[in-house]
Amino acid sequence: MSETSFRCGTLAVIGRPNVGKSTLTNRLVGAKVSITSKKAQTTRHRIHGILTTDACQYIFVDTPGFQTAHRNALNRIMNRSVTQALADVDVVLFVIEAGRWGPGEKEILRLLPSDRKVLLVINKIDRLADKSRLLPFIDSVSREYDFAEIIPLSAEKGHGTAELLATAGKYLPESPPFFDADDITDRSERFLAAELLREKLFRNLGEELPYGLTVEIEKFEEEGALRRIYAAIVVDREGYKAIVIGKGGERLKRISSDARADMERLFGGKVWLETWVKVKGGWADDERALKSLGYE
Ligand SMILES: Nc1nc2c(ncn2[C@@H]2O[C@H](COP(=O)(O)OP(=O)(O)OP(=O)(O)O)[C@@H](O)[C@H]2O)c(=O)[nH]1
Repeated sequence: MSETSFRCGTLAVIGRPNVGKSTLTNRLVGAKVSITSKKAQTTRHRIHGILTTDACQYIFVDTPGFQTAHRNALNRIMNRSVTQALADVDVVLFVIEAGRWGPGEKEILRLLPSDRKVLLVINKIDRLADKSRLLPFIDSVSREYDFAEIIPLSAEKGHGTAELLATAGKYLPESPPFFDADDITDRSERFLAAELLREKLFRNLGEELPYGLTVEIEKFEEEGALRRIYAAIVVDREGYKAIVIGKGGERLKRISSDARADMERLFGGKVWLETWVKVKGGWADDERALKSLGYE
């Protein structure tokens, strides 16, 4: 085959919670497909963000944050899905923060399949007060594992991300594209609507709702360019219901209207969004309930 053959393949984005995996995926794909938040642990699903250039189609798998601190059913499922995601991708992008290499990173090294190319992405280089520390840091992490490449960048500022794409593309197999060039994600709008609403909830509720909250889209109807979305916000304690709703319903109203604005931008049309709060006890500890909510 000639050097100009098209390449297409999958890339898993892994790393400790909060290192910037979602920010990076969004930056690379150029659209908001994966939610971000200052709170750790907001990504619970595998999400494929897809980028198609003249030479390559990159299919990104944004895995959940690797969790070691809380060992409930939800985290067992999340760690399992990290391992599953790694088993069937072409390239692993292991994201760390500039200047930080700790036990969490070492633990992730143990998950890495030995037959996969692993590119180490050093994110948040904009945060390094002393830039001269970068080279010694690269040198020290390069001794931790046989990384195919080490790429320093800032996902938030967009510095170095073009270089990452060019480098990662070289490791994808020669193949025609799997998806239409216009696809930004293979997730349904229904799923994306739930993600956008969940992001607003996380942002507005702060520390009050650690894991006991999720979103179920009960109905998703399309009438021409209008989408009617009926979303239940599921909490695991009665007490949380009032917190989500807020005084006089103000908080839920603000959350819903922010989520609706994002949905309209992403879907490119009017959205009518109805939200309400439902109590389902102990769901984070019940694998069966999790499966019924779409986590596998
Ligand atoms: N300064 C700086 N902040 C960044 C950069 N990339 C991400 N962040 C911030 O880091 C925080 C976490 O980013 P996320 O993208 O949500 O991290 P994540 O790894 O997907 O987190 P989980 O979903 O919890 O696994 C957010 O506040 C981002 O704005 C960067 O390049 N520079």
